[in-house]
Amino acid sequence: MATAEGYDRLAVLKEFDESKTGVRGLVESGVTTIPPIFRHPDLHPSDASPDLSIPTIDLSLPRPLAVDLIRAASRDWGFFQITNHGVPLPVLDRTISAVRSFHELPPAERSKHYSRSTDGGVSYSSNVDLYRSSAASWRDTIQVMMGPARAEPDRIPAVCRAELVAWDEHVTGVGRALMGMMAEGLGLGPGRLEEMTCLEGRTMVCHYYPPCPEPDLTVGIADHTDPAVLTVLIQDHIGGLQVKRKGEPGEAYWVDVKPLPGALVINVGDLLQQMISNDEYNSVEHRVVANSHQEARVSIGVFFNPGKRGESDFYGPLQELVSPEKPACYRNFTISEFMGTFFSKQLASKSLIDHFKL
Ligand SMILES: O=C(O)CCC(=O)C(=O)O
Ligand SMILES: [Fe+2]
Repeated sequence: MATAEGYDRLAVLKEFDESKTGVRGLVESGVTTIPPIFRHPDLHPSDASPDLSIPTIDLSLPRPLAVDLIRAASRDWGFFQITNHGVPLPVLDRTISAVRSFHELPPAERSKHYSRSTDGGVSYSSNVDLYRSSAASWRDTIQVMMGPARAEPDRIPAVCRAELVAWDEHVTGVGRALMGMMAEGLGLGPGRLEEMTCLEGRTMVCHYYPPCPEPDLTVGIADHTDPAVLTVLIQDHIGGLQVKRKGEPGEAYWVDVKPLPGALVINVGDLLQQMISNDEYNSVEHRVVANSHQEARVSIGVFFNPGKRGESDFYGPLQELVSPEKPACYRNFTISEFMGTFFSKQLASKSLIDHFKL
C-alpha cells in the first residue's frame, strides 16, 4: 500500500528489518545514498556551538567539592563528563573494541543474533523504535540486560561476552559512586538511591553508527531524553553526541559532547528528575548526528533503573524533597506503567515526563 511518501513504507521497513544485518549491512552493500525510510524531512542543520562544552568533573577532588560540582551540573546541564573515576583506560578501550568487533562480524555471523525480542535478555537490531518512528536513524544496537535479571552469558555473542560482563562490574561501581554523590547533592544520605534499588536494573545499549553517505539527511539517534534514573556512557574518539541547551526563552541550541580519552559521560534520566528529585535535577534532550566520518562510531550506554518493579512498587518525588513550598511535580507510577508509556512512543517524543506531570 503506497502512503503519502509515495511508497509502501511498512513493506520497506520490514524488508530492511528482515535483512537482519542492520544499517551496517546497507553500507556493506555499497549504498551511496540513504534509503528514503532514513530521511528526516525537517532536520535542522547540526551546527553546534563550538565554544561551549558540558562540564568535566574530576572525581579525585575532595568529595564536598565534587558533590557541589555534580549537583550544579545535574541541575544546570543534566549532563557532564567525569575523569579519575577509577576505571583504567585500557578497560574502556577493550569494551569499545569488543562491541566494534561484534558489529563488524561478517553479515552471515551477525544476522544469527538479529532479533527485536528481548526474551533471554539480549537483542540485536536496528532502531529500537523502527516501526513507531516517522523516520529511521543511521544506527544498529545490541542490547544486553544486566539486571535485575541478567542475560544468560551464553546468549551474549562470544566476541564481546567477557568484555561486556566485565564492563557491567566496572560500571556498577561507577554508578554506585555517582548515585551516592547525586543523592548527597539533593541533601539525602549517600545510600538513598541504592536502597531504592536504583543500581539493580541495568540495560546496556551497545551502539554502532556506520559512516553515512548523506549525513545531512538523517541522524544517528533522534533527540530524546533517557527513560532511566542515570546513564553512564563510553564513546570512542569519533564524536557526534550533542546536548540541547536552553538559551533565552524559546531558544535552544546544541552543544557537542567532545570525546575525552578515558572520560565517562553521565546524564540524568527522566526517573531521577521525576521520581526522585522533584525537578531539582534535569533530564535533558540529546541526540547523535549521523556519522560523517569514514570510520564507524561506537558508544556503550548503561541505563540504571530500579530493580524493584512490582505492581505495588510506586515511584514518585521523594517525600524528603516535597514540602508546602515545593509540592510534588509528578504523580506516582509503577515502573511497568512508565516503561509501557516509553515503548508506546517514538524515541523522539518529548511527552514521557509530561505524561506523569501534575
Ligand atoms: O551514542 C551516544 O552517544 C548516545 C546514545 C544515547 O543517547 C542512548 O542510547 O540513549
Ligand atoms: Fe540517550
